[in-house]
Amino acid sequence: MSAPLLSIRDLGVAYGEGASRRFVLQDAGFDLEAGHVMAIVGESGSGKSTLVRAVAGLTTPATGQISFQGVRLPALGKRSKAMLHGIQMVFQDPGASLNPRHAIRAVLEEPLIVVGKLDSPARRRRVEELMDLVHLDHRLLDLRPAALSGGQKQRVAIARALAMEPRLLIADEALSALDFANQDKISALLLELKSRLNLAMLFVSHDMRSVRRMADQVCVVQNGRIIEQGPTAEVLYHPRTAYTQLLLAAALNPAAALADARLSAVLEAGGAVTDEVLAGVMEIIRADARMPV
Ligand SMILES: Nc1ncnc2c1ncn2[C@@H]1O[C@H](COP(=O)(O)OP(=O)(O)OP(=O)(O)O)[C@@H](O)[C@H]1O
Repeated sequence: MSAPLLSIRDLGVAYGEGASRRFVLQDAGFDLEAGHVMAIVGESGSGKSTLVRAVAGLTTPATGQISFQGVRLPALGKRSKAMLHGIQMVFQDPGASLNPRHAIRAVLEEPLIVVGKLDSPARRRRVEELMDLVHLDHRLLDLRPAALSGGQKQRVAIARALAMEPRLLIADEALSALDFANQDKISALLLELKSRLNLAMLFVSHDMRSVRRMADQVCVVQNGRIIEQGPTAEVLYHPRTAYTQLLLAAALNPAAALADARLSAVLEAGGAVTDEVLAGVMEIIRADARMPV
């Protein structure tokens, strides 16, 4: 069998120096096949972004290894062009990730100039192709990002990432800043691109609805460790851990959202999610279930 597109083993990331050095990700490992979507879910501060930023080379791991297309990835500065181009990222806030002074045409042309393979007319055609891929009207090319809606801006951010012809797209909360209708449209677009371009994705999300829709696999992160992973249906419908059950419950009802907030507060205060904390949180949910409606 051929090697997976992305393979992560024993990955650990630490922040801080000396006595304040702290591992925020430990022993993380999984494989992702070409054309597959892996959702990364977990509480705020659990280490989801740290994990995907390490894959993108934006954070240097303290331990472990990341292999991409069968080759072990070095630190960012030592990555080949093919490695850099092969992994692209889309962030939460499309407004902040697009240069406000540039028209959309320049935003999309910039990565093509960096790659340096195409002359000016070919770049023009490629920019239009990229707009077609994300279903945006060519007339938007002459506008600046501020003139676009949130959904349109996120489409441009996706098109810019696709300019490098990546094999892996990392979407870190890429739907979170969008309204409900746009979340659906952009997740539909990502799914279309996945099958059209055989694109693999790491999809970081708080939203179980889009996870269910988008992901082939789910990986659950708690306190910097992957505590559960498997096919989406298995993890979402037969969660093995109380933590995953809570995450799912939090997505479904407001009392659980309260419990979710309680957990976040514990984590933000530097505490650990012990069985005792979980029991307290489950009590909030049970109490809510006993309330007359
Ligand atoms: N550059 C940094 N320096 C020090 N600590 C950091 C840094 N980046 C993240 N952390 C800490 O690492 C932990 C994991 O953060 P991370 O952003 O990966 O979590 P997350 O699950 O993506 O959270 P969210 O869902 O809120 O984005 C947190 O405790 C965070 O405060």
